[in-house]
Formats: sequence, structure tokens, C-alpha cells
Amino acid sequence: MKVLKFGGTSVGKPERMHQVADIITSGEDRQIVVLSAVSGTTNALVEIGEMLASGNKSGAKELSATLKLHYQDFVQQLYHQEDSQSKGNEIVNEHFNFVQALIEGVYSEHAEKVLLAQGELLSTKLFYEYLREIKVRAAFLEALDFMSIDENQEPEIEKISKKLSDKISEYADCELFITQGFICKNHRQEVDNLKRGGSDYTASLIGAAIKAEEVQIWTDIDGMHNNDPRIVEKTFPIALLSFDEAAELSYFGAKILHPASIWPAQKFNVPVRLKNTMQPEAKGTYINKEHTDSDIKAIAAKDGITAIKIKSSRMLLAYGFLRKVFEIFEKYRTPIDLITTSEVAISLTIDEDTHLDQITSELKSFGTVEIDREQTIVCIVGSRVVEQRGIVRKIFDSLEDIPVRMISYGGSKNNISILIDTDYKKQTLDKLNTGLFSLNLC
Ligand SMILES: Nc1ncnc2c1ncn2[C@@H]1O[C@H](COP(=O)(O)OP(=O)(O)O)[C@@H](O)[C@H]1O
Ligand SMILES: N[C@@H](CC(=O)OP(=O)(O)O)C(=O)O
Repeated sequence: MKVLKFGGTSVGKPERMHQVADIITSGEDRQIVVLSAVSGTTNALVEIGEMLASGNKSGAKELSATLKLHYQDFVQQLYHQEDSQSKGNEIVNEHFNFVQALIEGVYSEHAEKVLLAQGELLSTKLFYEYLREIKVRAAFLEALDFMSIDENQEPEIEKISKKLSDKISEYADCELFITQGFICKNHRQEVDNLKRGGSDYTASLIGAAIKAEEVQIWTDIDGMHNNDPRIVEKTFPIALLSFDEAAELSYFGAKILHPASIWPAQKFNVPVRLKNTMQPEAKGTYINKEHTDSDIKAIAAKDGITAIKIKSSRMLLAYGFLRKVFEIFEKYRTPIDLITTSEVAISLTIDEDTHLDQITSELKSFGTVEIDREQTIVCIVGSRVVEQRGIVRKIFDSLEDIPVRMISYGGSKNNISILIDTDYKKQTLDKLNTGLFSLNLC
């Protein structure tokens, strides 16, 4: 069994949904197809939610009406037969009546989650109806019946595995299953989600739960590129990555993959393939456990980073100091990304600054605390990249006059990270692209 996930851009237009149908019907394997919401939908639903949270019901109604018009148009172009079009319109009406009821009701955190779930419910139902129109046999699986997270928002793989296997066995003679990405139930049995971009995570969790032969992530680009193609002009796809390399790249900003989407596949040794829906013949990227060549594979960048420097003469020759500092971050459930220390100072970074004020005020009991916001982590990834001779010189030669705030070397064998001010991000990515990949770029 293979798991194929199609992202928002891959189902973002009626003709793209037709392409998705072509792709899934050309394979010979049994498949679970995971769909995201039509591109732009989740953003619009988030906006409607924000309007409701600030009491702007009329704005929310207006945006919901615009979105509904978009879907009515979508339905017109998706189907060729009248009965499918009227079924499609029924689906659209059902979900937008529901959104309307949420707008009229009392807004809450729970209502927000239910609102955000409408995107994936709409896309999968509309697509399933299209399959029915073109006479492709498939079974519709409700993700809310099997995908669950616990009180710590962690997926319950064993439960997911049991429930999903039971569901699939009800359709012994069916080769194709359609389900929603992103959405799940939480420990209170309420509708919840796996955070933005979470459909990749759904696919990987399903892959792990059913021990799939392969998970395929279909998107709008021909695989993981060596650098961020939204920022750098000349980038190229990477044919092979190890799980570790892919995990580092996704965690540090390669948007093509949700940061959590690698670990379930890695844990259950399910290879992941990244493919382009618009160019299915392109090779894409294959991610598996094999250690690939020791070489620099790619660069990724993560914005929204805050750097914290704690300077304290009490650190000098003291032990237990770092523990006390870490306890403060633990208390406020704030993960630390990079860290460097000297005898009298610690610099570290966080990307979750909800509790920054409390953390800062507690850290002040140790010494002076300096905060720098709007920082970016740039991460250079490759199997055993740190073991390459001359790598650090190459990096710093490429960066010339870019002020580097921190460097993390040796924490992981596969990753060298630097911290820069976000204003220097484009320059840094461009310079590293020419400095580290000049041979591949000609
Ligand atoms: N290193 C990278 N390699 C490939 N794509 C990347 C990389 N970094 C960022 N991206 C962006 O990720 C996008 C695909 O991810 P996403 O928009 O989430 O797709 P989908 O809608 O299919 O879920 C690409 O269009 C590309 O702009
Ligand atoms: N629709 C959700 C989940 C998702 O994964 O979307 P995409 O595959 O388009 O990144 C979101 O926008 O966050």
C-alpha cells in the first residue's frame, strides 16, 4: 500500500484535481490518497476566524460569501455532468451553511478548529464526487474517525494504526481510499488539527500506521531543492536524501515538508518521495534511511527567531549554571534551537516567544540579558557535513562581510547552522548558493 498526499496547490484548481485523478489512476498499487484544502482556503478560514475573534461578524460573512462564490465556480469547472454539478453544489452549500452557523454562534477555540477543518472536508468530498463522475471506484475515509492526538498534541500512532486497519479491512476489494490531511480529533474527542501545513504529517503518520511501502508528497515543485527557490534564483532538485537530512531541512525552514513529517516515516522506515503534480515524470526526491554521500546537500532558512544572550560573571568556574537556565525555558515550555556558550555568557535562540517577557525577567536574576528579535537561522545540511575538510572556511569565505551572530557546529553531524539578522537573509542564501554549489549550478 502507498500513501499519496496532494497539497493545496495540487488540488487548487479544477484542472489540477483532474491531474491528480490521472496520477492516482495510473498507479497499480493500493493507495491511500490524502488531500489538503484547496490552496488559499485555510488562509481564508483563518482570516474568518480572526475576524470573529475580534467581533467583526460582518467582515467574516463577507469573506465567507466570497469564498463560497469561488467554490461555486470551482464546481462548474470540476464536473462535466449536471448531476455531479448539483451534487458538488450540495456539498458547497452544506459546508458554507455550517460556516454561516459558526459565524452566527458564540465564537470559541473549539469553533475555530471546526472552522479550519472545513477546507479539507470540502476538497476531499468534491474530489470524491469527481472520481464517482469518471467512474473510478474509491472508498471515502473520514480522518476524524481514525486520526487522533493526545493531551500533549502528540499523535496516537497505535490507536491510529488499529482504527485505520479496521476501516481498510471493511473494504477488502477496494484499491483506492480518499481521506483528509491536517484534521484530527484531540483527547477530548473534539475536532482539532496538526498545525498549518499538517497534511504532510497526516500522510507520514498514515504511512507509519499501516507500514506503507512508500509515502509520496505531491506538490508544485520537482522535489527538495538545494536552496529556497522562493528566494534564490538558481536552485536544483536533490535526487536522494537521508531521513536525518530531510528532517533537518524541514525543521529549519524548507517549506516543502512539514517539520514533523519525517519522524513517523523514519521511525517505521517508510521511504518518502517528493513529486511534482504538474510534472509527474520528473524524478523528484527520494528520502530513505540510507546514508547518502558525505556532501553538502542543501541550505534552509528559518525566520522569526529571537536570540537571547545571558552574561554572568557567576558562570565563571561554576557548575549547574546551564541547568538553572534551561529550567526556566522548560518551565515556560519553550524549546531552544541553537546554543553557544563561553565562560561568562550563553547565547541561545527560540522561535516561540509567547513567554519571552517572563523568561527574560527570570533570566535577569543571573546577570544581564540581551534580546535580538527578527533573526534567521540559516542551516547547511548534508550527511556528515561537519567532517568535510575546509567546510567552515568555505562557508565563511562565501559569507564575506555578512555579520554572523552565532554559529553552531558539531551539535549534529549533518548540520552547520548560523544565525544572522533577517535583513541579511537573501544576501546570505545567495552567497552560500554560489559559494557552496557553484559546480552544480553551471
Ligand atoms: N528547499 C526547498 N525545496 C523545494 N521547495 C521549497 C524549498 N523551500 C521552500 N520551498 C517551497 O515549498 C513549496 C511547496 O510547499 P507547499 O507550498 O506547502 O506545497 P503544498 O501546497 O503542495 O503543500 C514550493 O512551491 C517552494 O516554493
Ligand atoms: N490546509 C492546511 C494543511 C496543509 O498541509 O496544507 P498544504 O498541503 O497546502 O501545505 C494548511 O493550509 O495549513
